[in-house]
Amino acid sequence: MGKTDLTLYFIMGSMNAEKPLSVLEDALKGGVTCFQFREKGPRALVGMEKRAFAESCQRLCRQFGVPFIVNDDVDLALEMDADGVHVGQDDAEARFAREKIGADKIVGVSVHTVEEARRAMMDGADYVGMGPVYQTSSKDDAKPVAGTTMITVVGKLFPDLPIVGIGGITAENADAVFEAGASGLSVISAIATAMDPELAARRLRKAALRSMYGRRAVR
Ligand SMILES: Cc1ncc(COP(=O)(O)OP(=O)(O)O)c(N)n1
Ligand SMILES: Cc1nc(C(=O)O)sc1CCOP(=O)(O)O
Ligand SMILES: [Mg+2]
Repeated sequence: MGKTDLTLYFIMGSMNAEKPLSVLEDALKGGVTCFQFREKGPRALVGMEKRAFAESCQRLCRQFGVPFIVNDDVDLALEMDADGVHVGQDDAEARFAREKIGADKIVGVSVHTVEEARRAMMDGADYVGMGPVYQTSSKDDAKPVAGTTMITVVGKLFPDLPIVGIGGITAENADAVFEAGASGLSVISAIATAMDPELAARRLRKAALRSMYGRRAVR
């Protein structure tokens, strides 16, 4: 395994739930293995409020020993001594993020093509996020649905580069993502908008582990 367990990678900002901190705590209890702080969009917190909310999320993650990764903002990740940063193709260059944040931290990069995956690897990415696998309503500027084909292609070409699938993933459709070669799945709404986020996380984790290790190994 790499620097972090990507099996169930939860992403959330304050706009994704009515009581986001309670959702995060429940998600952590339910077994998410990694968390990304993604505070963006029209209703996103800014300034001191954003920072205070980020610190509360980080505190919870620390209590559960789960890595706290900051989306987009390399400086915020540095200031907060976050465990890592996730950058997309329109954000800071991965090479720059790696240089700035240091070798011990986690750098994740969104990729959609073989060339982007190759570049991410050369730039020192610890994992790549690939999507949207299915239709998503959590990202306004999401690309067209990609399915799992490119995950398979990138996984075969770069077997040492962990991939997380993202976009519209649920416990019901997670299997295909692992079958394609992903090491983990990344979700917002499947946990953040669930009636019972802890149960939702538990089910997703179970679905993920069953895909990875087989039905008999995980009951
Ligand atoms: C794990 C993971 N994969 C992909 C993304 C998307 O990143 P990006 O394309 O930069 O889009 P935004 O999330 O910044 O809107 C991600 N955040 N996490
Ligand atoms: C943040 C993000 N990035 C995507 C990509 O395709 O790169 S899809 C997405 C949103 C994922 O949310 P949900 O699990 O609710 O579909
Ligand atoms: Mg981004």
